[in-house]
Amino acid sequence: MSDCCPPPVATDVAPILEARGLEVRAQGRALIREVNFSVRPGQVFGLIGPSGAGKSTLLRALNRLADLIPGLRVSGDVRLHGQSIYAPGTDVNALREKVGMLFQQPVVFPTSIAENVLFGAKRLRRLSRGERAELVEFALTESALWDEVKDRLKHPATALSVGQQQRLCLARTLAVKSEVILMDEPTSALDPKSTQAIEELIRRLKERHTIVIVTHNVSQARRVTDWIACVCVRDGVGEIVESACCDAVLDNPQCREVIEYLSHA
Ligand SMILES: Nc1ncnc2c1ncn2[C@@H]1O[C@H](COP(=O)(O)OP(=O)(O)OP(=O)(O)O)[C@@H](O)[C@H]1O
Repeated sequence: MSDCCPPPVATDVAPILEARGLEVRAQGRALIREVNFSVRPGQVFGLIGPSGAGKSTLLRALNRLADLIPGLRVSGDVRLHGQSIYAPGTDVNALREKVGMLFQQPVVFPTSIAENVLFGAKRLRRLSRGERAELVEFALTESALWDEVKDRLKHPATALSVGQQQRLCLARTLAVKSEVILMDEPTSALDPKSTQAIEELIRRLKERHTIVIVTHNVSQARRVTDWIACVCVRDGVGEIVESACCDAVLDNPQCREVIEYLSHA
């Protein structure tokens, strides 16, 4: 692995999220193997690499969404604040609130804008009417959507544009105070203006949240990530072949596979 520039945050800060010897198998075949990394608080950690290399599979192992996919088996470990998320007795629903996720296509429920924001928060604890209103305003303001929707909070969320829906999904994770937000190509379905809005949010939110983002957009990786891991297929299995600060990987890649990937990206 390249180590030609210092990490963007001090290495004496304890990692918030770590993968250790992580492997995901399907029907006896390894899809990703020997994945090791540490993400420190406030970092934006980018996952890049060719299609089918295993980036989404890796992301889904970081909050146990992979458990919901029939046939996938995860081994090795993922630790949040040093605690294994695969330890027996882990409250998986609480874990998925702490480690939230945005997908390529926004997942919006067929209910109102406000109810979409409150979806996870209401499952965590009882909220008074005042607390609900406060939380909706807080989360929508944080996700830069408040001004656009404050007069129609009871309207169906499905009527929003796709870009607004993606910010609504972000508001939902912010309403449950997710510490880590996993993003799987969050702007691939968005127009340039909505993409810019999400990128601005990533830069702002990283002060209080840790973000792991899969992107195929190298310019986007340069704009928003601090640290990058490149996932490529070796001997038929996805692995992290190079990991370093963003500029080092993008400007001076060391591995043949990364050079090849970036030449076509
Ligand atoms: N449930 C599954 N069962 C079997 N194989 C799977 C399963 N999910 C993913 N795969 C395979 O695992 C490999 C990695 O897929 P994954 O979607 O993680 O790649 P990716 O790097 O995210 O691709 P892309 O950039 O195109 O989204 C692919 O070969 C895919 O077909």
